[in-house]
Amino acid sequence: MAQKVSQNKTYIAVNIPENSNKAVRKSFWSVFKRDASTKKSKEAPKEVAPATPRINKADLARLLSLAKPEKWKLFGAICFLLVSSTVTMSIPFSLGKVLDIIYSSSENSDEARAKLNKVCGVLLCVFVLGAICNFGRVYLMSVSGYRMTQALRKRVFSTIMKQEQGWFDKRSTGELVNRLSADTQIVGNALSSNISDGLRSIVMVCAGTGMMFYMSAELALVGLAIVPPVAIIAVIYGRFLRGISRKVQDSLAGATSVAEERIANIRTVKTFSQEPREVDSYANAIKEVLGLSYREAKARAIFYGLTGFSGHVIIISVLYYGGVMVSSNTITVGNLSSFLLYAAYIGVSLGTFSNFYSELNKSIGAAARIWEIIDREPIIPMKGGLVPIAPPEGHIQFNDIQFSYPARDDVRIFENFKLEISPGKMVAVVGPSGSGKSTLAALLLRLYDPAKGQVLLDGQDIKEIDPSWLRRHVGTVSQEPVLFSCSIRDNILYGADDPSKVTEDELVQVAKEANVYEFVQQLPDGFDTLVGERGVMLSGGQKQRIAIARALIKDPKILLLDEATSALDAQSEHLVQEALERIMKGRTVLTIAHRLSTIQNADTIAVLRDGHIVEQGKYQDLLNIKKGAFRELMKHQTFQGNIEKT
Ligand SMILES: Nc1ncnc2c1ncn2[C@@H]1O[C@H](COP(=O)(O)OP(=O)(O)OP(=O)(O)O)[C@@H](O)[C@H]1O
Repeated sequence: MAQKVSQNKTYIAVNIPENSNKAVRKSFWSVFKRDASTKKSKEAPKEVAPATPRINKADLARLLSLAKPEKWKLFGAICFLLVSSTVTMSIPFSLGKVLDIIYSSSENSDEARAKLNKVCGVLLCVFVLGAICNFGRVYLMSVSGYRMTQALRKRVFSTIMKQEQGWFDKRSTGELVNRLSADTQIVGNALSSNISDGLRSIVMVCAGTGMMFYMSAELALVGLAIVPPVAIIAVIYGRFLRGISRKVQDSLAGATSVAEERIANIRTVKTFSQEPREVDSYANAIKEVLGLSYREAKARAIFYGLTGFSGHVIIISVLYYGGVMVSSNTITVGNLSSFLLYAAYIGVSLGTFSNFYSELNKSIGAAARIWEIIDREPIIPMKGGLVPIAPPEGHIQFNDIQFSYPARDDVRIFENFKLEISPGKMVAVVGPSGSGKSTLAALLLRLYDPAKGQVLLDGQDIKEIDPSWLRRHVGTVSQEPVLFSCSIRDNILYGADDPSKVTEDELVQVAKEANVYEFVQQLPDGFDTLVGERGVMLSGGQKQRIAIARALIKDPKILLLDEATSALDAQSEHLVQEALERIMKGRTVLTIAHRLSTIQNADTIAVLRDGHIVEQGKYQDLLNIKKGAFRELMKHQTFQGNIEKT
């Protein structure tokens, strides 16, 4: 074991001779620490079934658990709510008192005036207090709502990021974006503003009912007779709404996917002049949403109409029966007026409560979609496993690999596939389109796990190694590298473990090696030039060279070059190729190539057909095989023309 200093980095270098036996290798790997949170790859977890349209205690408890971090703010808001509701509920009672004072004024007007002044003065103070409390309630509830939505979004996004590639293959970006934005918003609203309004209406209904019974139990029973049937209708409506709201959100997610994909690929849409067709396909997608929304609107309208009507029924029955009671002197005019106002408040509160109830149902549907994501354990963890203390040697073996993509598990890509790449060597994989070349790169990066067999790195199954450590040591440059909409500097540093530790000199050095430095210097903002979304402001070759620099910045031991030069013109290809040749030195390289220039110097060329290696050897040796697969391939692919030259 020796200490090695390279580009300002210090490693504990553990050298294992190539011919070391298994026992030595085992002891080498045994010095690696197993992370406490080690998670081996698991069987595919069962996807959580869509939520059944029924509120159960567990759903509700889980939904409310999201409010836990905001408990003090919510507690404050509830205190304000109780005070402001008490203030509101004191109005009818006070009004009744004022009316009775006015009615009694004929006996002693001065005394009545003094009482009136006093009552109105007290009422004014109480109303000011009510206004302050309302402000506090609305402010605290809204702030908690925003914070809960934000925390939920963060949690959903971090769970999405943790999922393995196969999970994403089966989902559309639009669907995930919809869950992240719309569903979280619905849940956040339900837990704040809606709950606030709901609680307020519950308090008002309870207090109002209490006051009505206090004033006249007989009249209260008459007025509230309509409440039980309305409650039953509310429960039925709630169930219907949950079902329909899930359908609306799902079809909205579908429509978002359509828009998202078209906007992301606007260049292709424009190239084929397909804007009108895309407008139509989006219009069709939202038409479905509209159809479902109509059904939701109908149900909502019927329900609101009904609750509104029941409120009025309460008022009219109180007015009628109360009128009879006043005429028989069993209740005063003031008390009847108070009673009527309480009845009106209850009517209004029932309306607000029904709104709260429907939003709560909607949010339980939205929360169910969010739990589906949050509860999912990725099959391939983000972190965890063996963390070697030294960089890998770069010995790669694909051992009897059997593999199908999760999104199309009926199609076998590899069956008993074998390939070995010795440390520091370059293996080029060539073959017809769809033969599985890029899949090899994906398996090596452990974006997918094979169903059978192993990918070994320095003799160790990569399933046992921490995936983030593995990917740190594998640099990738693909045919169409994706850059992020930030500066060139940030795009290159994206490849670094800790961008803050990369010095300007290191950045310049990497940029020079990747043939980036020259063109960056000609840009007015240099490394700080913004590249636009997915690097749209750069040419294909420039993007590729930045991608090379991005792969190089982490000084990887293994390089994966996936058709890195096939989309470029001769000049760009030359610059990219030159950079690639420079960086390949001293590294294990797996290149998936279409061009002669990339593979001529390969130590081995493997010819892939339908997931099997049909020929393997040096360039010239393969070329000499008459009617060989490589020769055939050369004739029919991009290599054409080169064969005559060689
Ligand atoms: N994410 C995926 N989900 C399902 N099937 C996939 C996926 N990616 C690739 N495939 C299928 O796997 C097979 C091998 O694909 P792969 O990309 O490895 O081929 P390739 O040899 O690299 O092709 P090309 O030279 O055209 O890039 C193809 O039939 C392809 O349709």
